[in-house]
Amino acid sequence: MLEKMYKILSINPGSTSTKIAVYENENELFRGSVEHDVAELSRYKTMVDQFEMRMDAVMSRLVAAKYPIGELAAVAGRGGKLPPLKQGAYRVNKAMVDFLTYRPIDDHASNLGALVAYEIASSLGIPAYIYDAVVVDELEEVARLSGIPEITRRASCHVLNMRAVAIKTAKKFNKNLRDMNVVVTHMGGGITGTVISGGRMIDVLTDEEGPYSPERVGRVPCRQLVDLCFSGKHDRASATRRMRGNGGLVAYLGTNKALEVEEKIKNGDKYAELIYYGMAYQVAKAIGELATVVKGKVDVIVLTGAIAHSRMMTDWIVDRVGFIAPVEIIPGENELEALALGTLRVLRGEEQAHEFTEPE
Ligand SMILES: Nc1ncnc2c1ncn2[C@@H]1O[C@H](COP(=O)(O)OP(=O)(O)O)[C@@H](O)[C@H]1O
Ligand SMILES: CCCC(=O)OP(=O)(O)O
Repeated sequence: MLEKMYKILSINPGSTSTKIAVYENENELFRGSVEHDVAELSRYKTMVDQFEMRMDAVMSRLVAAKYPIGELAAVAGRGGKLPPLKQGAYRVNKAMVDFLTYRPIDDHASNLGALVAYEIASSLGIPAYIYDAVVVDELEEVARLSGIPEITRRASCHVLNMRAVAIKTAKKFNKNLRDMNVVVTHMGGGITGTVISGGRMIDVLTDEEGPYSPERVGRVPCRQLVDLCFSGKHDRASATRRMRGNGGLVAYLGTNKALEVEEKIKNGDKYAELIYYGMAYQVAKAIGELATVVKGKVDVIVLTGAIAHSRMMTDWIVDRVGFIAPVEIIPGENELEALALGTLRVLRGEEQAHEFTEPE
Protein backbone atom coordinates (compact mmCIF):
# COMPACT_ATOMS: atom_id res chain seq x y z
CA MET A 1 0.00 0.00 0.00
CA LEU A 2 1.20 3.54 -0.76
CA GLU A 3 2.50 5.42 2.28
CA LYS A 4 0.28 8.38 3.19
CA MET A 5 2.23 11.65 2.91
CA TYR A 6 1.81 14.49 5.41
CA LYS A 7 3.33 17.95 5.05
CA ILE A 8 3.92 19.68 8.36
CA LEU A 9 5.06 23.26 9.04
CA SER A 10 7.17 23.58 12.22
CA ILE A 11 7.60 26.98 13.87
CA ASN A 12 10.16 27.74 16.57
CA PRO A 13 10.11 31.33 17.84
CA GLY A 14 13.31 32.16 19.74
CA SER A 15 14.26 35.30 21.62
CA THR A 16 15.97 36.84 18.57
CA SER A 17 14.89 34.67 15.63
CA THR A 18 11.96 32.74 14.21
CA LYS A 19 12.93 29.40 12.69
CA ILE A 20 10.63 27.42 10.42
CA ALA A 21 10.77 24.20 8.44
CA VAL A 22 8.43 22.10 6.32
CA TYR A 23 8.59 18.34 6.55
CA GLU A 24 7.02 15.70 4.34
CA ASN A 25 6.72 12.75 6.69
CA GLU A 26 10.28 12.31 8.05
CA ASN A 27 11.96 14.37 5.30
CA GLU A 28 12.78 18.05 5.56
CA LEU A 29 11.65 19.90 2.41
CA PHE A 30 12.52 23.42 3.40
CA ARG A 31 14.11 25.33 6.27
CA GLY A 32 14.33 29.05 6.91
CA SER A 33 15.15 31.50 9.65
CA VAL A 34 14.34 35.17 10.17
CA GLU A 35 16.70 37.08 12.46
CA HIS A 36 14.94 39.88 14.32
CA ASP A 37 16.77 43.12 14.88
CA VAL A 38 17.41 43.65 18.62
CA ALA A 39 16.46 47.35 18.34
CA GLU A 40 13.18 46.38 16.67
CA LEU A 41 12.46 43.77 19.37
CA SER A 42 13.01 46.32 22.12
CA ARG A 43 9.93 48.25 20.86
CA TYR A 44 7.66 45.49 22.15
CA LYS A 45 6.67 45.32 25.79
CA THR A 46 5.79 41.60 25.83
CA MET A 47 6.44 38.62 23.59
CA VAL A 48 2.77 38.37 22.72
CA ASP A 49 2.93 41.96 21.41
CA GLN A 50 5.27 40.56 18.74
CA PHE A 51 2.54 38.31 17.33
CA GLU A 52 1.84 40.27 14.10
CA MET A 53 5.55 40.80 13.44
CA ARG A 54 6.31 37.07 13.92
CA MET A 55 3.32 36.11 11.72
CA ASP A 56 4.71 38.37 8.98
CA ALA A 57 8.14 36.82 9.43
CA VAL A 58 6.83 33.28 8.94
CA MET A 59 4.47 34.11 6.07
CA SER A 60 7.00 36.23 4.17
CA ARG A 61 9.60 33.46 4.50
CA LEU A 62 7.11 30.93 3.08
CA VAL A 63 6.11 33.30 0.29
CA ALA A 64 9.77 34.03 -0.55
CA ALA A 65 10.35 30.29 -0.84
CA LYS A 66 7.18 30.06 -3.03
CA TYR A 67 5.94 27.41 -0.63
CA PRO A 68 2.40 26.14 -1.44
CA ILE A 69 0.92 26.29 2.06
CA GLY A 70 -2.37 24.81 0.84
CA GLU A 71 -0.61 21.42 0.82
CA LEU A 72 0.03 21.45 4.58
CA ALA A 73 -1.68 18.82 6.76
CA ALA A 74 -0.85 20.46 10.12
CA VAL A 75 1.17 23.22 11.75
CA ALA A 76 3.32 22.61 14.83
CA GLY A 77 4.58 25.36 17.15
CA ARG A 78 6.98 25.27 20.08
CA GLY A 79 4.87 24.96 23.22
CA GLY A 80 5.14 27.85 25.66
CA LYS A 81 4.57 28.91 29.24
CA LEU A 82 1.29 27.16 29.93
CA PRO A 83 0.38 25.52 33.24
CA PRO A 84 2.25 22.20 33.80
CA LEU A 85 1.59 19.80 30.90
CA LYS A 86 2.13 16.14 30.03
CA GLN A 87 4.82 15.14 27.52
CA GLY A 88 3.79 14.76 23.87
CA ALA A 89 1.25 16.62 21.74
CA TYR A 90 -1.54 19.03 22.61
CA ARG A 91 -3.94 20.30 19.97
CA VAL A 92 -3.94 24.09 20.07
CA ASN A 93 -7.45 25.23 20.99
CA LYS A 94 -9.13 28.52 21.92
CA ALA A 95 -8.49 27.95 25.65
CA MET A 96 -4.74 27.63 25.01
CA VAL A 97 -4.66 30.71 22.78
CA ASP A 98 -6.56 32.68 25.41
CA PHE A 99 -4.21 31.55 28.20
CA LEU A 100 -1.03 32.37 26.26
CA THR A 101 -2.39 35.72 25.12
CA TYR A 102 -3.67 37.04 28.45
CA ARG A 103 -2.02 35.21 31.36
CA PRO A 104 1.06 33.19 30.36
CA ILE A 105 3.04 31.86 33.32
CA ASP A 106 6.09 33.82 32.06
CA ASP A 107 6.90 36.11 29.17
CA HIS A 108 8.85 33.79 26.86
CA ALA A 109 9.35 33.58 23.08
CA SER A 110 7.90 30.05 23.04
CA ASN A 111 4.49 31.56 23.89
CA LEU A 112 4.30 32.68 20.26
CA GLY A 113 4.65 29.12 18.88
CA ALA A 114 1.07 28.03 19.53
CA LEU A 115 -0.34 31.45 18.63
CA VAL A 116 1.32 31.67 15.21
CA ALA A 117 0.65 27.97 14.47
CA TYR A 118 -3.04 28.38 15.36
CA GLU A 119 -3.48 31.47 13.20
CA ILE A 120 -1.97 29.81 10.12
CA ALA A 121 -3.70 26.46 10.69
CA SER A 122 -7.12 28.07 11.27
CA SER A 123 -6.89 29.99 8.00
CA LEU A 124 -6.20 26.68 6.21
CA GLY A 125 -8.76 24.60 8.11
CA ILE A 126 -6.09 22.21 9.44
CA PRO A 127 -5.03 21.37 13.03
CA ALA A 128 -2.27 23.09 15.00
CA TYR A 129 -0.28 21.29 17.69
CA ILE A 130 2.39 21.95 20.25
CA TYR A 131 4.72 19.12 21.21
CA ASP A 132 6.87 18.58 24.33
CA ALA A 133 6.24 22.12 25.57
CA VAL A 134 8.81 23.86 27.79
CA VAL A 135 6.48 23.29 30.77
CA VAL A 136 6.19 19.49 30.58
CA ASP A 137 6.20 18.65 34.27
CA GLU A 138 6.77 15.08 35.45
CA LEU A 139 8.61 15.90 38.68
CA GLU A 140 8.52 13.46 41.56
CA GLU A 141 6.76 14.85 44.62
CA VAL A 142 10.04 15.18 46.54
CA ALA A 143 11.54 17.23 43.70
CA ARG A 144 8.86 19.90 44.12
CA LEU A 145 10.10 20.98 47.55
CA SER A 146 12.02 24.26 47.54
CA GLY A 147 12.68 24.93 51.19
CA ILE A 148 9.74 27.26 51.75
CA PRO A 149 6.11 26.22 51.36
CA GLU A 150 5.15 29.36 49.38
CA ILE A 151 7.57 28.38 46.59
CA THR A 152 6.95 25.10 44.78
CA ARG A 153 9.58 23.96 42.31
CA ARG A 154 8.15 23.53 38.82
CA ALA A 155 9.64 22.16 35.64
CA SER A 156 10.66 24.47 32.82
CA CYS A 157 13.38 23.41 30.42
CA HIS A 158 14.37 22.65 26.83
CA VAL A 159 12.02 19.64 26.79
CA LEU A 160 11.64 19.32 23.03
CA ASN A 161 15.33 19.04 22.24
CA MET A 162 16.34 17.18 25.40
CA ARG A 163 13.72 14.43 24.97
CA ALA A 164 14.51 14.14 21.25
CA VAL A 165 18.26 13.64 21.87
CA ALA A 166 17.57 11.23 24.74
CA ILE A 167 15.38 9.11 22.43
CA LYS A 168 18.10 9.27 19.74
CA THR A 169 20.74 8.18 22.27
CA ALA A 170 18.60 5.29 23.54
CA LYS A 171 18.21 4.10 19.93
CA LYS A 172 22.00 4.28 19.48
CA PHE A 173 22.39 2.09 22.58
CA ASN A 174 19.72 -0.32 21.17
CA LYS A 175 17.56 0.37 24.18
CA ASN A 176 14.19 1.84 24.97
CA LEU A 177 14.44 5.18 26.79
CA ARG A 178 12.01 3.76 29.38
CA ASP A 179 14.74 1.29 30.44
CA MET A 180 17.49 3.89 30.91
CA ASN A 181 18.59 6.67 33.25
CA VAL A 182 19.82 9.60 31.16
CA VAL A 183 21.08 13.00 32.31
CA VAL A 184 20.73 15.62 29.56
CA THR A 185 21.99 19.22 29.49
CA HIS A 186 20.97 21.73 26.81
CA MET A 187 23.45 24.59 26.38
CA GLY A 188 22.14 27.54 24.33
CA GLY A 189 21.35 31.13 25.27
CA GLY A 190 19.90 29.52 28.40
CA ILE A 191 21.13 26.29 30.00
CA THR A 192 18.81 23.69 31.53
CA GLY A 193 19.20 20.05 32.54
CA THR A 194 17.06 17.04 33.30
CA VAL A 195 17.31 13.46 34.48
CA ILE A 196 15.08 11.05 32.57
CA SER A 197 14.22 7.78 34.27
CA GLY A 198 11.53 5.29 33.23
CA GLY A 199 10.88 7.60 30.25
CA ARG A 200 9.90 10.51 32.52
CA MET A 201 11.78 13.72 33.35
CA ILE A 202 11.68 13.11 37.09
CA ASP A 203 13.74 16.17 38.00
CA VAL A 204 15.04 19.23 36.18
CA LEU A 205 17.36 22.15 36.76
CA THR A 206 15.67 25.15 35.19
CA ASP A 207 17.57 28.18 33.88
CA GLU A 208 16.93 29.78 37.28
CA GLU A 209 18.35 26.94 39.37
CA GLY A 210 21.33 25.59 37.47
CA PRO A 211 24.41 26.96 35.71
CA TYR A 212 24.79 30.50 34.44
CA SER A 213 24.57 30.68 30.68
CA PRO A 214 25.32 33.15 27.86
CA GLU A 215 22.51 35.48 28.98
CA ARG A 216 21.01 34.16 32.24
CA VAL A 217 22.25 34.02 35.79
CA GLY A 218 21.15 30.53 36.82
CA ARG A 219 21.30 29.82 40.56
CA VAL A 220 22.47 32.77 42.68
CA PRO A 221 22.96 33.17 46.45
CA CYS A 222 19.42 34.10 47.50
CA ARG A 223 20.14 36.59 50.31
CA GLN A 224 22.39 38.67 48.08
CA LEU A 225 19.70 38.52 45.42
CA VAL A 226 17.11 39.87 47.88
CA ASP A 227 19.56 42.67 48.80
CA LEU A 228 20.08 43.53 45.13
CA CYS A 229 16.33 43.64 44.48
CA PHE A 230 15.85 46.03 47.42
CA SER A 231 18.97 48.11 46.73
CA GLY A 232 16.92 50.82 45.03
CA LYS A 233 18.75 50.13 41.75
CA HIS A 234 16.03 47.91 40.34
CA ASP A 235 12.32 47.65 39.82
CA ARG A 236 10.69 44.28 39.09
CA ALA A 237 11.23 44.55 35.32
CA SER A 238 14.89 45.60 35.50
CA ALA A 239 15.72 42.97 38.15
CA THR A 240 14.12 40.32 35.92
CA ARG A 241 16.13 41.57 32.92
CA ARG A 242 19.31 41.38 35.00
CA MET A 243 18.53 37.70 35.72
CA ARG A 244 17.33 36.84 32.21
CA GLY A 245 18.91 38.59 29.24
CA ASN A 246 21.62 40.55 31.04
CA GLY A 247 23.04 37.80 33.24
CA GLY A 248 25.76 35.17 32.74
CA LEU A 249 28.31 35.83 29.99
CA VAL A 250 26.55 39.10 29.11
CA ALA A 251 27.00 40.40 32.67
CA TYR A 252 30.65 39.37 32.93
CA LEU A 253 31.85 39.88 29.38
CA GLY A 254 29.28 42.03 27.55
CA THR A 255 28.36 39.41 24.95
CA ASN A 256 25.91 36.52 24.76
CA LYS A 257 27.94 34.89 22.00
CA ALA A 258 29.97 31.96 23.25
CA LEU A 259 31.93 32.00 20.00
CA GLU A 260 33.08 35.59 20.67
CA VAL A 261 34.18 34.54 24.15
CA GLU A 262 36.22 31.71 22.65
CA GLU A 263 37.91 34.20 20.33
CA LYS A 264 38.86 36.35 23.35
CA ILE A 265 40.29 33.26 25.09
CA LYS A 266 42.28 32.30 22.01
CA ASN A 267 43.69 35.85 22.04
CA GLY A 268 44.93 35.34 25.61
CA ASP A 269 42.10 36.96 27.63
CA LYS A 270 42.47 35.23 31.02
CA TYR A 271 39.39 36.84 32.56
CA ALA A 272 37.21 35.58 29.69
CA GLU A 273 38.73 32.13 30.19
CA LEU A 274 37.85 32.13 33.89
CA ILE A 275 34.24 33.12 33.20
CA TYR A 276 33.79 30.60 30.37
CA TYR A 277 35.45 27.87 32.42
CA GLY A 278 33.10 28.83 35.29
CA MET A 279 30.16 28.01 33.05
CA ALA A 280 31.61 24.56 32.30
CA TYR A 281 32.27 24.04 36.02
CA GLN A 282 28.66 24.87 36.86
CA VAL A 283 27.28 22.65 34.08
CA ALA A 284 29.38 19.76 35.46
CA LYS A 285 28.12 20.43 39.00
CA ALA A 286 24.52 20.42 37.72
CA ILE A 287 25.07 17.07 36.02
CA GLY A 288 26.51 15.68 39.26
CA GLU A 289 23.47 16.97 41.14
CA LEU A 290 21.03 15.37 38.70
CA ALA A 291 22.98 12.09 38.87
CA THR A 292 22.14 11.83 42.59
CA VAL A 293 18.44 11.67 41.70
CA VAL A 294 19.01 8.17 40.29
CA LYS A 295 21.61 7.39 42.99
CA GLY A 296 24.46 7.60 40.49
CA LYS A 297 23.03 4.85 38.26
CA VAL A 298 23.32 6.95 35.11
CA ASP A 299 23.56 5.04 31.80
CA VAL A 300 24.60 8.02 29.73
CA ILE A 301 25.06 11.79 29.94
CA VAL A 302 24.05 13.81 26.86
CA LEU A 303 25.36 17.31 26.06
CA THR A 304 23.31 19.18 23.48
CA GLY A 305 22.41 22.70 22.27
CA ALA A 306 24.49 25.08 20.14
CA ILE A 307 27.35 25.32 22.66
CA ALA A 308 27.81 21.55 22.52
CA HIS A 309 29.54 22.35 19.18
CA SER A 310 32.37 23.78 21.25
CA ARG A 311 35.19 21.33 21.86
CA MET A 312 36.64 23.66 24.49
CA MET A 313 33.41 23.59 26.51
CA THR A 314 32.61 19.89 26.12
CA ASP A 315 36.20 18.83 26.96
CA TRP A 316 36.04 20.83 30.23
CA ILE A 317 32.69 19.26 31.14
CA VAL A 318 33.61 15.69 30.18
CA ASP A 319 36.78 16.01 32.26
CA ARG A 320 34.60 16.59 35.36
CA VAL A 321 31.64 14.26 34.72
CA GLY A 322 33.29 11.40 32.82
CA PHE A 323 33.52 9.42 36.08
CA ILE A 324 29.70 9.29 36.29
CA ALA A 325 28.83 7.74 32.90
CA PRO A 326 29.80 7.85 29.22
CA VAL A 327 29.08 11.22 27.59
CA GLU A 328 27.32 11.58 24.23
CA ILE A 329 27.63 14.93 22.46
CA ILE A 330 24.74 15.83 20.15
CA PRO A 331 25.32 19.48 19.20
CA GLY A 332 22.64 21.88 18.01
CA GLU A 333 18.96 21.87 18.62
CA ASN A 334 16.65 19.46 16.88
CA GLU A 335 13.51 21.36 17.76
CA LEU A 336 12.00 21.84 14.28
CA GLU A 337 12.47 18.17 13.50
CA ALA A 338 11.18 17.06 16.91
CA LEU A 339 8.04 19.19 16.42
CA ALA A 340 7.40 17.71 12.98
CA LEU A 341 8.05 14.10 13.96
CA GLY A 342 5.86 14.36 17.08
CA THR A 343 3.04 15.84 15.00
CA LEU A 344 3.54 13.17 12.35
CA ARG A 345 2.99 10.46 14.99
CA VAL A 346 -0.29 12.14 15.92
CA LEU A 347 -1.43 12.38 12.28
CA ARG A 348 -0.57 8.73 11.77
CA GLY A 349 -2.56 7.76 14.86
CA GLU A 350 0.55 6.44 16.66
CA GLU A 351 0.07 8.98 19.45
CA GLN A 352 -2.98 10.70 20.82
CA ALA A 353 -2.93 14.51 21.24
CA HIS A 354 -4.00 15.76 24.69
CA GLU A 355 -6.75 18.33 25.08
CA PHE A 356 -5.71 21.54 26.86
CA THR A 357 -8.00 22.83 29.59
CA GLU A 358 -7.06 25.59 31.99
CA PRO A 359 -6.76 24.33 35.55
CA GLU A 360 -9.26 25.76 38.11
N1 LIG B 1 29.63 26.37 16.94
C1 LIG B 1 29.46 26.93 18.13
N2 LIG B 1 30.35 26.75 19.13
C2 LIG B 1 30.18 27.33 20.33
N3 LIG B 1 29.11 28.11 20.64
C3 LIG B 1 28.19 28.30 19.69
C4 LIG B 1 28.30 27.73 18.39
N4 LIG B 1 27.21 28.10 17.67
C5 LIG B 1 26.47 28.89 18.49
N5 LIG B 1 27.05 29.01 19.69
C6 LIG B 1 26.61 29.78 20.85
O1 LIG B 1 25.40 29.23 21.37
C7 LIG B 1 24.70 30.25 22.07
C8 LIG B 1 23.23 30.19 21.77
O2 LIG B 1 22.98 29.91 20.44
P1 LIG B 1 21.52 29.80 19.81
O3 LIG B 1 21.61 28.90 18.65
O4 LIG B 1 21.04 31.18 19.55
O5 LIG B 1 20.70 29.09 20.97
P2 LIG B 1 19.32 29.44 21.65
O6 LIG B 1 18.32 29.40 20.53
O7 LIG B 1 19.17 28.34 22.64
O8 LIG B 1 19.45 30.77 22.31
C9 LIG B 1 25.34 31.57 21.67
O9 LIG B 1 26.15 31.97 22.75
C10 LIG B 1 26.21 31.19 20.47
O10 LIG B 1 27.36 32.01 20.36
C1 LIG C 1 11.84 27.96 29.25
C2 LIG C 1 12.87 26.86 29.26
C3 LIG C 1 13.52 26.70 27.92
C4 LIG C 1 14.33 27.88 27.54
O1 LIG C 1 14.99 28.52 28.36
O2 LIG C 1 14.33 28.20 26.23
P1 LIG C 1 15.22 29.32 25.51
O3 LIG C 1 16.66 29.08 25.87
O4 LIG C 1 14.93 29.12 24.05
O5 LIG C 1 14.75 30.66 26.03
